[in-house]
Amino acid sequence: MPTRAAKRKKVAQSTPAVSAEDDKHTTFTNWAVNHGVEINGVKPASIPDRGVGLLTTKPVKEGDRILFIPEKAMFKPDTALLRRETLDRASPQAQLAVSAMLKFGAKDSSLKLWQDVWPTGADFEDSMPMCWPASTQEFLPPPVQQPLARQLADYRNDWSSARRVCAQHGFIEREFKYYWMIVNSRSFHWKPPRGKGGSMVMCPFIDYMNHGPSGSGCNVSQSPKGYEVVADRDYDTLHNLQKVIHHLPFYVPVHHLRNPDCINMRNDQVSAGESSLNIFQSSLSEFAHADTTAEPGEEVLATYGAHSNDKLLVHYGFICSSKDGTPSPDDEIRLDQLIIPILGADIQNQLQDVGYLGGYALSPASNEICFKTEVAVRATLLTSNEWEYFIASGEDLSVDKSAEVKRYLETLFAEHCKHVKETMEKLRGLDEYSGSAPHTTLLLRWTQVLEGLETFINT
Ligand SMILES: C[S@@+](CC[C@H](N)C(=O)[O-])C[C@H]1O[C@@H](n2cnc3c(N)ncnc32)[C@H](O)[C@@H]1O
Repeated sequence: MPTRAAKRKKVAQSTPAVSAEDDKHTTFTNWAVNHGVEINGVKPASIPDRGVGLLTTKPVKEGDRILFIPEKAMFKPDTALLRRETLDRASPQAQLAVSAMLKFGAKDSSLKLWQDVWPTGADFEDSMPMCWPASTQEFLPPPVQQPLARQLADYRNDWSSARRVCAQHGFIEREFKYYWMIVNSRSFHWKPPRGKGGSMVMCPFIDYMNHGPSGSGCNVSQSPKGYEVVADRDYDTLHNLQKVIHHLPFYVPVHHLRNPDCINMRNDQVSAGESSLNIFQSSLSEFAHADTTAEPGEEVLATYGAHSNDKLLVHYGFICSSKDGTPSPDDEIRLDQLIIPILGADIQNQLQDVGYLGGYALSPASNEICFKTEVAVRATLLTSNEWEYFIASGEDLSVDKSAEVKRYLETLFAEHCKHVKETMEKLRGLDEYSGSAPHTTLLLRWTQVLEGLETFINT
């Protein structure tokens, strides 16, 4: 019987099977390069729970240009067609969606190989709350309901602008909606260097990049000739892993890194240094999930904006979560629905007058409430003089009221935690509950809300 090592060698020597999935990404990559896209040290790969993303294929240094997309490779709204179809006054999103639908959706479209690497309609049905049935949408936390209603209103407007041209060209609403969501999640703003106004465009290859919270993304910017992505830091997985290994109470030779068995073996032996081991294992599992034909790589991310998870969920259909549960620095738990109803009409008017009615939030990363919340709660606790002094200076007039404000909110949050737990129980008890993607996302978001509130109460 061949030894394990021999088996491994044999596997390594055989030609790696190229899946249809790899194939379409290779075809699209070649197309992009032929259209002037410059790709330096990254390639598309499946990333668990994120669809496809970009992984490094070699060490990349901070400041290296990873991608460059020339203007000529971008997909732009078809202005002639839009004028002809009297759609030139429709929203920029509707204009780009109609242009994309007619071009990408044409029977023998030359852009089919780009569309082949996009998510499918079924992916959107799972991830985008705007596609969920009303009975599932009901379980969205209240702060998500408002932006969702706005998004649905925008979509309905765009559909009413586009329906005539869709019918003329033989497209149905489901198809328009697909391209509308593609544009929603994969477009950029392009301002021609000497031209008139800008427009929404799609940029091949950059649209592979997944989102990371503030401070974790590459620098994506417009240059006169196109869009470029520049590395925000050094990406050198082996080097980074070696740094971690040096902090471990044992040593794993680097040539064993790709062999998950060696980690299991070491895991049994090691009782100390657990957190280093966890970091090491999660890095290793990233290797294991990455395209096995690629060199081990790190994912390069872009920051779509300093968005809370509520906003990311409505707009992009995902929420940020880390393996160890550390909250995203951009996330916030909106408190309007808890605080506004308990303020009397007078206090609401006073807050309105000074511009502090609504927009209340708790940051789960810093475990702090925002200044607006400080002001709103003090409006119920202080005299007018004390309150106005606090608004002007950010400090309490005589005695520090921070502890009182905290106690006030703790009572409010404790009550709300009961409601959150009931909602989560209901969600788990639904007949159709099956651990489906929407249910999993909802439970994750409610869990984040609960943990944020409980941390505030308990610290
Ligand atoms: C510009 S595309 C990025 C490429 C995409 N992952 C794909 O498979 O084609 C944006 C979409 O990627 C997914 N995405 C981006 N960042 C993510 C993240 N941090 N976690 C989970 N999904 C993410 C969301 O579905 C989002 O709408």
